[in-house]
Amino acid sequence: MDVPDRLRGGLVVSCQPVDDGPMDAPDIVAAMAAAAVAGGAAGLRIEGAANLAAVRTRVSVPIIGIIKRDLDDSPVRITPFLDDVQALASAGADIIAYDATDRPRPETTARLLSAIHAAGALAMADCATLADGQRARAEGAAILGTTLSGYTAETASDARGPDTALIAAFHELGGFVMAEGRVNTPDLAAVAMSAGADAVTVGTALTRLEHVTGWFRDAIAKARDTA
Ligand SMILES: CC(=O)N[C@H](C=O)[C@@H](O)[C@H](O)[C@H](O)COP(=O)(O)O
Repeated sequence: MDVPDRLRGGLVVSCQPVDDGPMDAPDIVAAMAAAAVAGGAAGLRIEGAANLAAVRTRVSVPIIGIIKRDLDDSPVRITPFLDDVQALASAGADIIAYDATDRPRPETTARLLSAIHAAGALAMADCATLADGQRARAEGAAILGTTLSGYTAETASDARGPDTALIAAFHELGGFVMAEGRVNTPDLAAVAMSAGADAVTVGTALTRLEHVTGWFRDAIAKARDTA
């Protein structure tokens, strides 16, 4: 079975702990990843070459690799450089995701895609809009993700669930559609699948313990204050 088929109809768990938090260490990320696979994850999304290498030794499911950077002169954060592609491929990524938005960037998406393919990996386009997906598909990305919808100046919103309209629009384009972003409950994962996703990625709700703890803390405090 090829890599997209191994993910099709399944859950991808994004194991990205809160930066510099107590869970932010390769052995902990690898343990989270192994636990996710034990729970039925079909694939993983891992940030950073060291984390990815640690995870690769523990699991055999497909891994989507990214490197996040905070750049001074570009809002692009996800896998902005050709060297990032090399590092992720060397660490064992099957799929490399990159920011596919049309924003000022240090490297063109076409060159990133060439580097991903030359390294023997598949490309996942992290998109914010339908236009991003159309461009990425024309350039040869194997997977279109809704990852960045809601997180660019053009799409910023306080929407709570996944962008079902973008999932449906990508489904119409054809190719493999990854619903990603704000899929915070099992019901929302089902909604994303019904909207046309081929697979669903869940991050925060499964692997950012600080955030999920805050959701419960706030709900309890609200109930207490209104009692
Ligand atoms: C916008 C951006 O930088 N998204 C990142 C991409 O890797 C991650 O911070 C998200 O956790 C991931 O996309 C999964 O989404 P959620 O955590 O909502 O399930």
